[in-house]
Amino acid sequence: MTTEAATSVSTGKHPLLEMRDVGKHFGGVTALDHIQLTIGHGEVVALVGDNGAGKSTLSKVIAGVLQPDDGELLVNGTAHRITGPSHARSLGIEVVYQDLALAPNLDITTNLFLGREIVRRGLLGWLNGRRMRSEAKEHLAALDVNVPSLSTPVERLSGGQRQAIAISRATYGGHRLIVMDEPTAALGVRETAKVEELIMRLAQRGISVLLVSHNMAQVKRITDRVLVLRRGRLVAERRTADVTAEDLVSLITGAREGD
Ligand SMILES: Nc1ncnc2c1ncn2[C@@H]1O[C@H](COP(=O)(O)OP(=O)(O)OP(=O)(O)O)[C@@H](O)[C@H]1O
Repeated sequence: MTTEAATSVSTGKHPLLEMRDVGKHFGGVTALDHIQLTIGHGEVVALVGDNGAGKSTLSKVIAGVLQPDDGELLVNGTAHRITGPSHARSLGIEVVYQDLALAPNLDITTNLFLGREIVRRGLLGWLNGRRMRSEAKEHLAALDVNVPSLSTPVERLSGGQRQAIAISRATYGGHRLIVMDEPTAALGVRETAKVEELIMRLAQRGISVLLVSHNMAQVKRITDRVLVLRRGRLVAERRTADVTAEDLVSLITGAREGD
């Protein structure tokens, strides 16, 4: 098995992620059926489908949470059997879940570095607070994320700011693909707009995003391409510019094909 560092420079020759004939079954249920897809570098790709279509299963296979029963997954042109989330992370793939997985009572810096704290050289176990704060500041500034003081506990931030911290955390360390599961589901209109702007900035920096969304207006606003899942099958793939929100709803429900 080949492993590449998350920070490895891609030649851009291959898509960032490719799935070939991926299948996943739960007992008698086929959750994913011969899925073929690619995600390019810096591309924002929407994954849409009705409840139970297979979106979460597909996201979990990419994130290493579930292992596919059939098919192949390639990262930068190399086939990998992703054995778990930390393996996915080492390949540059990170997930932002709806429930954010932040520690509410801890401050912004601590949350950004949770589980990958910078330790002072020579002092085993002593955290380098100053360096973490300066790196946190730099990272948030690079992504244009505005927060009050870095020492603010995350629970005192708005939902949108918290989501921005969760996304910034996911991109820290050179991750190249961020899978986002309904990242704005719990947010108001203005906060949603901010998170959408952040997603577009990630793409401008060459980071790819797979966005699971039920919000077709959002899909239209910020994605480059749309993948439509229906009952575990990838039934359509469109450039976002070529479809209306209504077209997408028809593709999701199968209204156009009469099934
Ligand atoms: N752990 C599991 N055990 C058994 N069946 C499962 C499991 N996870 C998913 N499934 C089934 O696989 C299919 C796809 O489910 P999945 O959760 O991926 O759909 P989804 O598109 O994410 O739906 P939603 O929008 O409701 O979250 C469904 O039929 C579901 O019942």
